[in-house]
Amino acid sequence: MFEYGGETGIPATGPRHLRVRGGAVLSGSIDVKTSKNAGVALLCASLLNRGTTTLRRVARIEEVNRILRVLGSMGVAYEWIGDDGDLRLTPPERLDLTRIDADAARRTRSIIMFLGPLLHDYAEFELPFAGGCELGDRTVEPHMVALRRFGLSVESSRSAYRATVKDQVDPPGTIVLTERGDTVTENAVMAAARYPAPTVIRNASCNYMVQDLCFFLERLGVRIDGVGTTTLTVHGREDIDVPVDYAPSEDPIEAWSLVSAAVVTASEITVRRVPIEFVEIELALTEEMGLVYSRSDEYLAANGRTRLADLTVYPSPLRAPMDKIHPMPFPGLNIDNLPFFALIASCAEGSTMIHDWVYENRAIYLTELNRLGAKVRLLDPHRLAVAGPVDWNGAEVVCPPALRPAVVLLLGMLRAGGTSELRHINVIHRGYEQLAERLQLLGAEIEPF
Ligand SMILES: CC(=O)N[C@H]1[C@@H](OP(=O)(O)OP(=O)(O)OC[C@H]2O[C@@H](n3ccc(=O)[nH]c3=O)[C@H](O)[C@@H]2O)O[C@H](CO)[C@@H](O)[C@@H]1O
Ligand SMILES: C=C(OP(=O)(O)O)C(=O)O
Repeated sequence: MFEYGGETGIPATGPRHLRVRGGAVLSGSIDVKTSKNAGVALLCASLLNRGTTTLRRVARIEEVNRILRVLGSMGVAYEWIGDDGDLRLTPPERLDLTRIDADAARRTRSIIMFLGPLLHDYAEFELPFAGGCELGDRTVEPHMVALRRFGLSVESSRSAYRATVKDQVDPPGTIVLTERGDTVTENAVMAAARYPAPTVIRNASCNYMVQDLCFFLERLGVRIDGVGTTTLTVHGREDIDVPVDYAPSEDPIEAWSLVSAAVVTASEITVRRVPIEFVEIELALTEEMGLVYSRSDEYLAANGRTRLADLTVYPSPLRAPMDKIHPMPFPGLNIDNLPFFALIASCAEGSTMIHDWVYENRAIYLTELNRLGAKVRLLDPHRLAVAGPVDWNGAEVVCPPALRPAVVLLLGMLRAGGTSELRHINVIHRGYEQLAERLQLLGAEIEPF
């Protein structure tokens, strides 16, 4: 059995391991929670605002807790209000950047999104190195290239980024991002949000979390043209002091995880509140593979902007697609949804090629499905050949240190005959709120221990 470091410590919330009795058919309905990735972006964006920020129905997950711990250590007062995940953040007059909780900061890559907001008010500061899942090296260079235009320069030591901000800079004008990344786009948008002249950001990500961030900034009085496209024009405001109330949208990755749960267990379930625009390609592709589903009329998320629908998925015989499956920046098959296709392909007749060009070290974790009887062959670090259908069997598996592959294993166990154990599931708590408990409500036989 693999022994992984990093993410496999004692979880701060929830159980450590899961025992799964596979084979149960699921039924009923389940609501999708709001997204991890918009949640963390909005927590970082709250630093732009001198007023109180209230965020509604924030997912109560470890990634959010880690950023909150960091914000708290810098002097931001926060409180959860009620039982629905509403969160109120009140910044201090001045942040204390010398007291940052380095342990919490090093566990999340999202800490990198403090750079954009902080550069406005702090001429020199240090941030602990950004961590997170072990997916292979992930560059921060595009962030540095973009933020340099706002006067930021960063020296990296072994454990921290040392940031210095120039006093006078020429207006950034037009910035062309060197990668169409989500967090780099968010960092550039947040830097531009308090720059008192328009900034044009090209090759911007138009993914769901970027859109949620833009909608939030609009509530703060920052006009942004081109939301949903790859060119954003941000009309910044030098000072933002607005009591704001915002509800981020639902998580397309959790939505697709739940659709995948229905597919792998050959069950009929209704996944409610699916941000439909952001799983459209996943749906079209799986429909080509034979998936039968129906969808409700569309309605709006609480942010008033994102389109939602309820999806009912029916048990369907699947066949492998003709072409390889690969992700793309939005609009494309979502990079974080790709791992679920190893599971879906294992349920389909024939051989499916999956090409994970994005991460240097993620595809390999999906070969762990073989412990459950799957036939996943790693052709090289980025390509998998998945043969199906599979005679699933129970097994004991340690969660890999990567969120989505860990959830893929859990979902495979729901189908596998006999009893399985999934160990050290804290990596799942990083991105999913009470996933095991919510699957239980659909009839899954999962016992936390
Ligand atoms: C908090 C958050 O929002 N995290 C998401 C964000 O991370 P984040 O924005 O941090 O993603 P990265 O910048 O690490 O990009 C992921 C990988 O894709 C590569 N890359 C990305 C864009 C591009 O145009 N070309 C390219 O090669 C990067 O070099 C990197 O190796 O985006 C990732 C890709 O959608 C998602 O998996 C993460 O869930
Ligand atoms: C890779 C992911 O996220 P992060 O950027 O938080 O590591 C993910 O959500 O699958």
